[in-house]
Amino acid sequence: MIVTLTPNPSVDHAMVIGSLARGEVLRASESRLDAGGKGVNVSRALAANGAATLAVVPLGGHQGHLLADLLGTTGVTHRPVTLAGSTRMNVSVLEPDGTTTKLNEPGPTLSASENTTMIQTTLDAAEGADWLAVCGSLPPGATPDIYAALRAGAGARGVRFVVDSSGASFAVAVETRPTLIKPNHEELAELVGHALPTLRDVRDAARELVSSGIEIVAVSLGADGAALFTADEAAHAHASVSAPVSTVGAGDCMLAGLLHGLTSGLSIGEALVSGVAWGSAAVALPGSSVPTPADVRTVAPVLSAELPLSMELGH
Ligand SMILES: Nc1ncnc2c1ncn2[C@@H]1O[C@H](COP(=O)(O)OP(=O)(O)O)[C@@H](O)[C@H]1O
Ligand SMILES: O=P(O)(O)OC[C@H]1O[C@](O)(COP(=O)(O)O)[C@@H](O)[C@@H]1O
Repeated sequence: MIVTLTPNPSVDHAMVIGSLARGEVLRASESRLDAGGKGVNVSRALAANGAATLAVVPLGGHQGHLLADLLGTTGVTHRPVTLAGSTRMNVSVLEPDGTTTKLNEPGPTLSASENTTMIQTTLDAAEGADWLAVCGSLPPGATPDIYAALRAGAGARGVRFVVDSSGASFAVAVETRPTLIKPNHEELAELVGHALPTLRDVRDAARELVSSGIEIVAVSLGADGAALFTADEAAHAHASVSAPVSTVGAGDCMLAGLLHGLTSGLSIGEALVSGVAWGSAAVALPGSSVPTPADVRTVAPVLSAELPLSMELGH
């Protein structure tokens, strides 16, 4: 069982337009709503692939009800934490060449007692789980010290702890030494404080984090695939997608596929291939859609025989 906490979930509103132009009236040719937020997406991808998951989601206001309704259609069981404030809506604008522009709201302000309830609800939900994944940004009022409480609670219950976030709160979360972290290329560069132009630089940065006490560092690299590092193993895999539609949620699907692989007893390399297959399959789908097993089967990930260390990233 993989339990997720999304401290700042969202209703994801995706719109397809011809091309983005500042200051213009832009008419969307398509529009869709999905239950969103990073942990919610991890749970949605797991549920779509028949894996056991439970999502803890703070919810409030009309958009909280809407998010609960959207979640209800996905087969994800969720535990709500009721908020006085309103759940946010994040907008993504998709252009025909696959470019995705995201506009993320800050989210509702959590009170001290809502924070405490969120932590306790999560730890109760995580009882007996294989993994607790805490994913996405923190809303105003949720201070990064929630990671230490969640990390300690997960450890006391023998539950492996995963964090995927960004910015200053990710740096604080990393200090709690999660079992696994899943930065993307840019987030890893921010964590170590310098640019990482090649896979060799990514490896060195990831190994720096592994030597600080994080068991597994998985780095998603967009179209360049993903790489995974432990103290004594390293792997890289990628898959090409001929017509990318939306990258929203791709990183979350990649993390879901990886955790599913690890929970199913796959090797590090095979679990990474599973992550890349789920992530790349998501890119070929609209909005924040998550792939089904049939979608995943359309992707052919390649596990590199040797780490292509001189590979230049982001081209
Ligand atoms: N253009 C693309 N072509 C093929 N696969 C992609 C592409 N963009 C993303 N992916 C897949 O999705 C995963 C997550 O994407 P990435 O952009 O790194 O994550 P995040 O959404 O966290 O920024 C990648 O590891 C890769 O497997
Ligand atoms: O919590 P944040 O960082 O604002 O991100 C939330 C947004 O990211 C998503 O989880 C998608 O994440 P990725 O595109 O990074 O995989 C959306 O569903 C959501 O709107």
